[in-house]
Amino acid sequence: QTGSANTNPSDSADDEYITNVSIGTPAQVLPLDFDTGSSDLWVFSSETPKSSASGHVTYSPSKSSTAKKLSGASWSITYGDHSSSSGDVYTDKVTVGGFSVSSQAVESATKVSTQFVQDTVISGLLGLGFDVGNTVKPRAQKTWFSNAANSLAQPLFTADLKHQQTGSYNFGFIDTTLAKGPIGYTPADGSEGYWGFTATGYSVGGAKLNRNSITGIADTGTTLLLLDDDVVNAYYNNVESAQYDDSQQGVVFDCSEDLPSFSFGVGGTTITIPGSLINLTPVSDGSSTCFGGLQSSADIGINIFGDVALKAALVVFDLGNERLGWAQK
Ligand SMILES: CN(C)c1ccc(C(=O)NN)cc1
Repeated sequence: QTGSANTNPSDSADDEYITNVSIGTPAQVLPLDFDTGSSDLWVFSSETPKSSASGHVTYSPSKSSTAKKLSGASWSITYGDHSSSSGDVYTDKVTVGGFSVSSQAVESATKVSTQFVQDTVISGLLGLGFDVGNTVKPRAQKTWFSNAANSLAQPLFTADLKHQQTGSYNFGFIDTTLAKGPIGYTPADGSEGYWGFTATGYSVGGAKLNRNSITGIADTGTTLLLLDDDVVNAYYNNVESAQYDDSQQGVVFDCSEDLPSFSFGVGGTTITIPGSLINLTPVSDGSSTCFGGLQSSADIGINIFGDVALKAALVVFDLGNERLGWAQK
């Protein structure tokens, strides 16, 4: 068996990607942010304070004949950007891309931070990280993918995120026609709950790859490519108008700049992010100053290959073989 779901950028800056998920009986369809950087499936619900839930599609377990309260269970999560949410837990039928898990832990939010309240285009997150990262207590729950894996044709999923176009999350199969180059595989480290891996080197503007390895995570739930300062500086030294903008908390440059590409080596292949994908968006509507898609990871303590990097590739999250596959597209 397999599943295939379309995913769409939330706005003109490709800030996040929205995928519809069916929960309960009859189906309640919620737009969720699929997140390989976390391991909780949580939703805005009938239990979320009305003032916080305003503008969001919500899940009502009381309206689902297949919903069951998971007695005594609670959850609480904080993300890298300091956003957070918490609540209690139900189990219910959850269908993604036509594939159903009959008893999936659906974490109902009784509290959500401002960033989530304001982000009305999504109704929660569907974690695609490793189960060890799940925050439900007293007993951690499995992710939707973990529950599905044994029934899928292959225990893997792929992410095909695109700039300002519809992409896909495929479960149980690899559609190699989505790629232009070969798939390079490298071991994945799931010990922290993330999809950790090591890139063997990098280069700017089509130069030869160096051998400075970069260890980080493949995170569909993070917008940017966040790397060490020495890499960020090596890149923006090639961008004449680049400067750090305190108010924007990042590197900005003239939108008219012709940005160099950024390449990294992984699994014996090279992934090249075209400069156009690194010119993310004007700092404000109509501004001629643009915000960079490559920024520093210094304040986070972990390198994050977020959507800016993922948009250049077809990425295979292979749980069965504990490996990540990257193919140029
Ligand atoms: C506030 N929102 C929508 C967030 C969504 C995802 C994340 C994240 O760090 N995912 N790996 C943080 C915040």
